[in-house]
Amino acid sequence: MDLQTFMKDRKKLVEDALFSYMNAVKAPEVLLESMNYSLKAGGKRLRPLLVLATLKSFGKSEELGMPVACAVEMIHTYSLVHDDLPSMDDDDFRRGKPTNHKVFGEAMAILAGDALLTHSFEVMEDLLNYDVKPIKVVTLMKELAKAAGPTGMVGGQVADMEGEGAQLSLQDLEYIHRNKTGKLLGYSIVAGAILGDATEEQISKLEQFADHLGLAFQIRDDILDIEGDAAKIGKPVGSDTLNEKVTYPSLLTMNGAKEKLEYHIKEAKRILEEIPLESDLLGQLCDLIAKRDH
Ligand SMILES: CC(C)=CCC/C(C)=C/COP(=O)(O)OP(=O)(O)O
Ligand SMILES: C=C(C)CCOP(=O)(O)OP(=O)(O)O
Repeated sequence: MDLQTFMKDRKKLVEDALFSYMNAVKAPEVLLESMNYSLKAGGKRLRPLLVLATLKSFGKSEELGMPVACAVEMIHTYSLVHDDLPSMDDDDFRRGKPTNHKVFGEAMAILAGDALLTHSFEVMEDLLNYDVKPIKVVTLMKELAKAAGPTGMVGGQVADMEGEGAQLSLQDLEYIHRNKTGKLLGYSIVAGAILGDATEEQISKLEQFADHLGLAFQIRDDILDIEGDAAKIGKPVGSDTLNEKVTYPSLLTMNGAKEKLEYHIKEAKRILEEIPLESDLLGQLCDLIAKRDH
């Protein structure tokens, strides 16, 4: 199947599902407005698409992946709302729009982020309505908590903050990116595989695949922060330099960063070839990530 068609169709399905989960929430109006503002601001919906593409690669109905796809996008959106706060990156634009705290104020942005995070676990419970066994639902929830929490994204964000202005090694930088960005991307793939009844061996290979994909995604992000077009990426370029962040180009030079990106994409595709899959969507996603302009 062609990736462009897949992404266009599924993006709409994911957004419909996301908004239908949100429409069912009874909460103070301003909180819902703030949560919806960031959820509806757009974004590539890459993590949900990874869940669905992996399920399809195992020949399973993608509908089954919708609760996980939406939960992951809610957690990703919360992380961006908090990442933009004055106490963190202090950014004014995200997804081409003023950041959440610029519109709703800092306190509401913090609470909207908290609400998106906690609500995501309630959304996961919907898996039971797709006849997923309770033990599998618990495993998927536990893995999500691990990927998003102190041993994953939050831990990576702390290492990122502590590394600002410091002299980091490539190993330090990889730790940050594996956790801050890689773990949630990896979870999206592994969750799709778990729902697709993948074997332990296939899951372990997909974890290695996701590791390379996550690092490649972040290297491209660092490159776009220098070479990207602000209108396309929906946020100003040069913020890493402004925040004195160590990046792949700053450590390895721009050419070195591009070589590293190529290496991780090549490795990801090599590992993918070792798993018999029913579609080439994940392989096509590698190419898309390597060349993305937003
Ligand atoms: C617990 C929290 C708040 C986690 C934030 C995770 C995350 C991936 C932030 C964006 O990273 P970035 O700052 O490298 O990207 P961008 O340039 O898009 O802000
Ligand atoms: C992890 C990073 C680098 C933050 C942005 O993630 P995305 O590039 O997936 O952001 P959206 O498309 O969801 O806005």
